Amino acid sequence: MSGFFVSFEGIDGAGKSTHIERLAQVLREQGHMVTLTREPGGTPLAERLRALVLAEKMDALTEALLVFAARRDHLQTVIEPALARGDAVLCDRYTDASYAYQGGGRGLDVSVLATLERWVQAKPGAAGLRQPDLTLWFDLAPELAAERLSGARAPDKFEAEPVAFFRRVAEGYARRAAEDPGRFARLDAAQSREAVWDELLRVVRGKGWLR
Ligand SMILES: Nc1ncnc2c1ncn2[C@@H]1O[C@H](COP(=O)(O)OP(=O)(O)O)[C@@H](O)[C@H]1O
Ligand SMILES: Cc1cn([C@H]2C[C@H](O)[C@@H](COP(=O)(O)OP(=O)(O)O)O2)c(=O)[nH]c1=O
Repeated sequence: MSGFFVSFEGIDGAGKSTHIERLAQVLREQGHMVTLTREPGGTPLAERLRALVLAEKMDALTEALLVFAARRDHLQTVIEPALARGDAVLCDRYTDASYAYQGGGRGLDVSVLATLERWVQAKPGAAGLRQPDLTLWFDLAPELAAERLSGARAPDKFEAEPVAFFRRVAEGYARRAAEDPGRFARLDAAQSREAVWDELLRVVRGKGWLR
């Protein structure tokens, strides 16, 4: 069974973490080996870079260079080997988040992100870039997301941004989805948890990865 790569995307509070664990469990119950990971992070080095990105004030290009450095280590040491083994790789955020947060949120020139994407995601020993086979986009209005996070723990650097920032982030996701409709599946994240889950299952079953 060849591996497949699913990324979970959406603004903070959209519901990614709520569903990624549950999908991992269902896939394992149906006999898949699952690698569940996240970005920035997923390796000791990438997690150290994550801590810097989430805590330190820095300019957009610095942020982009750090998240892509984390991604390179993550791809080389976790994602590519897992796919080669035939695992189902579930990743909480990937490169679309760079376009949404550094591109949309921070206003970084998208051509810089495209260059980093080409350098970092070149497949080892094969043509083309490593992209998810499916991106589940939890689409939620920033105002609703802010409500969900209002009682949460102390916000990290991004969660402390104003709603206007998350509007730009959401627009960044919408642009990426419009550019690659074959890879994106938009989930209406404003629904109840169960309704979002049902929509997610329909998409994953539609790919033939779940009974
Ligand atoms: N469909 C939903 N309706 C209402 N609240 C939700 C829903 N999905 C998740 N939540 C809650 O919203 C908060 C953010 O969810 P989470 O899965 O952590 O989002 P993310 O990982 O996208 O930041 C959590 O408190 C979670 O319990
Ligand atoms: C992967 C990635 C994440 N981010 C940001 C988005 C998030 O606010 C933050 C990661 O935090 P997040 O995924 O929300 O983790 P948690 O649920 O523990 O808060 O990093 C970027 O700015 N660029 C990226 O390329």
